[in-house]
Amino acid sequence: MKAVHFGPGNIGRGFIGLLLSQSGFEVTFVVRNERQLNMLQQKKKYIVTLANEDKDKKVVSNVSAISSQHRAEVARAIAETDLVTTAVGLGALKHLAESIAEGIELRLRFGVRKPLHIIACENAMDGSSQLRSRVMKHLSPGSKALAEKYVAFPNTAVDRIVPIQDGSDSLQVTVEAYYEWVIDKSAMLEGFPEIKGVKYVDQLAPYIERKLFTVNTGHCVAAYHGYLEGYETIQEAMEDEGLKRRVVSAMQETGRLLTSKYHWEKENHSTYINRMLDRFTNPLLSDDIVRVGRSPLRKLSLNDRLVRPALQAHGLGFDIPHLTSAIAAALLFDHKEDPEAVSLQSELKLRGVDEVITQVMGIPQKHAIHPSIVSRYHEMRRVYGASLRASGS
Ligand SMILES: NC(=O)c1ccc[n+]([C@@H]2O[C@H](COP(=O)([O-])OP(=O)(O)OC[C@H]3O[C@@H](n4cnc5c(N)ncnc54)[C@H](O)[C@@H]3O)[C@@H](O)[C@H]2O)c1
Ligand SMILES: O=P(O)(O)OC[C@@H](O)[C@@H](O)[C@H](O)[C@H](O)CO
Repeated sequence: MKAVHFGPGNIGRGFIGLLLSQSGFEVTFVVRNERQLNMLQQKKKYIVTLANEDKDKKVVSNVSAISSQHRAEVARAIAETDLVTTAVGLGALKHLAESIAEGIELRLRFGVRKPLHIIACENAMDGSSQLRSRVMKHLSPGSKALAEKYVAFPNTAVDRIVPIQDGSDSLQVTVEAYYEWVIDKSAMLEGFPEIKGVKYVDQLAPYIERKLFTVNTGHCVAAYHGYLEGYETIQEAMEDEGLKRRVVSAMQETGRLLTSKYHWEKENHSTYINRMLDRFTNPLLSDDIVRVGRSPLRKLSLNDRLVRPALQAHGLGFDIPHLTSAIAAALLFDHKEDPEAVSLQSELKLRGVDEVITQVMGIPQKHAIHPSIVSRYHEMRRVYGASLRASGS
């Protein structure tokens, strides 16, 4: 069994590559970073360390690597593989589409008619579907018809906290012990080789929403408030009892939405929230606030972890003061090394907060939560104004 994985970054090596290799897949990484490419090509293996008491180590061996610039080689690998996975960041999927389409074209030209599954392991409601629409645009009409039959793009939810790594070995990766990988079985073709440790479900929505609107909502609430308070890591921020309460309250607001929408037992969901909080406070990991808050434009978009649950909860008549506060805090994320934060701050200066809320979040001015966000934003600017780190806005 073969797998081609785009992006041997933290989650690519520390989660997807590891589980695929443990299931007997020969993994070929498609690599953009030259140093990582050379190291993977030389060593053909790397180590994953679990952030548990024993610091258990797993060796991922039998891996190979090709440069993302060598398009012919990438196409050949896709032509011969059973599975393609990605973990490059949602915004980078557009850069992979043409390469993947070339691989599908070549595969079909070689007469390969076995199923190919393409799974975008990004934090989004429908990462694989988004990739599918981009890939399909690059296929010829004949290949498109065949791809409908032989190529599937099941959506997925991937959960494992993998912080930015330090140390001299750029392949070694330390990950939390916890993980959950769920794939939408209803979008899969027959004969898919099973990945050990993956949960296959008929309906992904409850799983992906539970993950995105609990783990990722809570995580970014900690990051955006933590950033304003001057903390460097999520672990540090979560030691601040007042901040932790804001995180828990935001997770309770999304929890009220989820339990009502999916008719879950409230107690089970509270247990889930508490388990997630333990992950954020894991003393064996150190996770940078600016990693968790990265790409605020994506995180503030209509279908992501803040705005989507806020709108849905509001639609059901629930109060969402902590979600609106977190959205306002996200608007103040001005980390100058984050291109989206820089662009967000310049949009705010140029167009003003009303226009940004309308354009970036898709929340029109007449919507009831729009003025709540605006007033929380102005209030927070007054409170944190002097300490805002980069924009001086
Ligand atoms: N780190 C986590 O805790 C975590 C957990 C679950 C999901 N995710 C998701 O996984 C994805 C990756 O996150 P990460 O934390 O591993 O980030 P990362 O920056 O460590 O890894 C991204 C990798 O993608 C590579 N890349 C980018 N564009 C590429 C291209 N065009 N071709 C080939 N490679 C390319 C980068 O070089 C890098 O190696 C994101 O969508 C993230 O939301 C991350
Ligand atoms: O990767 P992002 O930018 O979508 O979100 C940052 C973190 O919340 C995220 O990477 C989590 O660590 C991860 O989703 C846990 O499974």
